[in-house]
Amino acid sequence: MKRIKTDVLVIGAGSGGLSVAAGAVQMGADVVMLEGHEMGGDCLNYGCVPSKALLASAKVAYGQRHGAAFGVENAPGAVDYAAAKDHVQQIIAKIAPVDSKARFEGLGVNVIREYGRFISESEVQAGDTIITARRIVIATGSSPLVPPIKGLADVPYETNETLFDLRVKPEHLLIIGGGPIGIEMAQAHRRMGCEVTVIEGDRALGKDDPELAALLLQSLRDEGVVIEEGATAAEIRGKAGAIEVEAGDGRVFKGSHLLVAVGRKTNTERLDLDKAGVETVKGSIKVDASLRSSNRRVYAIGDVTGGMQFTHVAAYQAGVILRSMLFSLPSRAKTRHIPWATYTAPELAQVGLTEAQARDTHGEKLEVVRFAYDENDRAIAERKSEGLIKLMVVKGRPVGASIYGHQAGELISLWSLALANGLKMRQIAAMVAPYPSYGEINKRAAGAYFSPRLFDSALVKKAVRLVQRLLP
Ligand SMILES: Cc1cc2nc3c(=O)[nH]c(=O)nc-3n(C[C@H](O)[C@H](O)[C@H](O)COP(=O)(O)OP(=O)(O)OC[C@H]3O[C@@H](n4cnc5c(N)ncnc54)[C@H](O)[C@@H]3O)c2cc1C
Ligand SMILES: NC(=O)c1ccc[n+]([C@@H]2O[C@H](COP(=O)([O-])OP(=O)(O)OC[C@H]3O[C@@H](n4cnc5c(N)ncnc54)[C@H](O)[C@@H]3O)[C@@H](O)[C@H]2O)c1
Repeated sequence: MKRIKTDVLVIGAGSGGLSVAAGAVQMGADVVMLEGHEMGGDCLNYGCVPSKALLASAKVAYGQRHGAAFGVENAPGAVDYAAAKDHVQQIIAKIAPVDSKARFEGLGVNVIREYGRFISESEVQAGDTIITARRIVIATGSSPLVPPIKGLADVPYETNETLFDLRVKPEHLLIIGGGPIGIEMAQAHRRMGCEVTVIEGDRALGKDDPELAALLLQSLRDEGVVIEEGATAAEIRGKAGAIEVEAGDGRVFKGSHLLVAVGRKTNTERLDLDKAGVETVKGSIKVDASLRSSNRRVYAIGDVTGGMQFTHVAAYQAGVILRSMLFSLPSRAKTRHIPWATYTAPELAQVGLTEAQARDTHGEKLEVVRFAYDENDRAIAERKSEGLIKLMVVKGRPVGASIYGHQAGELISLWSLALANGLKMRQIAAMVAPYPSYGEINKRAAGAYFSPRLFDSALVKKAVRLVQRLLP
């Protein structure tokens, strides 16, 4: 058995682990990083990157079929599904070097391609190596949850770990789960020429603002995606090419393929957490505000903590723990400025409180400002004028933003900045956005907060009249 001593041991080379390792080593720490499977984790190999690449293929196919309004002849937009999957793999391969063992070794990280498991409070075994570390970071991510639905184990099904390898186009894709995975993959497959039925037990996109989620769901239904809500999958029957999903209320959905997208389970089972005294809550590693576990040497970040499960959250949390691990400075993770987006067309994005949450928290003090995309000239010019931004404002400061429309995932960043820094609406309104840009939507929405104060105020009108009379 080999023995290594290090300052920082990172378990898992996905979005969170890679960010910690890169930051720690470049600031002078000795770093060992373990990865039992693919460098880059879920995001690169089975998550964000392949899903956005497939959506890009779908967008191109859709664009070909809908050129006429722009004066470009409609084309069949015929899709070679296997070639689209080649495109997905090419995109993964293009990004992979950034997350690779070679790059991290180049930075000075000792990368060991083995699964790690605790053997004591400060030691982890990975293959034939025992690593003793001052600080240990668990960044082992999550895997698709496959619930014990009757019959599921006896039929072929896809998860996000297999879908991007499927090369034969599904004739009719059944998707259990109307969360972001289900909805993004529903639009991608519909636009690539598949029949698609989403079977959602509750409300699809249930974490988003219901008004804006409903607009997106209607738009997907208009494209031909069948979305059945309040339909909990209770039994599954059939064989390859002919699958049936029966909902608890007796509704039966038939298709050729099945995607299970009903949430995640954390990757903790290989870690032997009990040997390290690291506690879990409902399977997720229990952490305090500084992302420390019940063992003070051990931090946990990313999906394995069971909070907001996004790549940018894992990366943000990496920054939070670097401050405390390397400099022993106090550092707390916050969530109120963390945005998310669903990358359908149009997109749906959220940061801070939704309208309902803001009303619960702030009651009568809440003002909701709305601005529609159809007043934005760029959106009109590009026929992308379906969309709406809602701002939740309390005493002149935004507490949340919800956006549905083209580039909502880009526009939301400004509101994350505002929430992160406690900016006032006045400061946002002071920004100038170039004309004609989608960015003007943010500026106009901020302006809409002031319009009634300026244009409907008797006091303002009186003041203007007075000043005008006094002017030479
Ligand atoms: C289909 C899909 C689409 C998504 N799209 C988006 C998106 O558009 N935007 C977004 O922000 N997020 C998206 N996500 C979520 C995002 O992928 C995750 O939030 C992110 O990858 C979490 O990072 P992580 O570091 O916690 O885990 P991961 O990136 O999963 O990395 C964990 C790593 O740890 C390794 N590991 C596990 N156990 C051990 C062990 N014992 N020893 C050593 N190594 C171990 C695993 O092999 C893995 O490589 C998507 C997810 C899916 C499934
Ligand atoms: N664009 C993005 O940022 C993006 C994209 C995809 C995934 N993700 C991340 O991955 C995570 C997992 O995504 P997800 O969509 O799998 O999970 P999710 O938890 O967000 O949604 C799962 C959905 O499945 C439903 N469901 C559960 N059991 C069911 C059953 N038996 N029958 C019918 N419906 C059932 C739930 O009601 C829920 O709406 C997300 O929470 C998100 O953090 C992010």
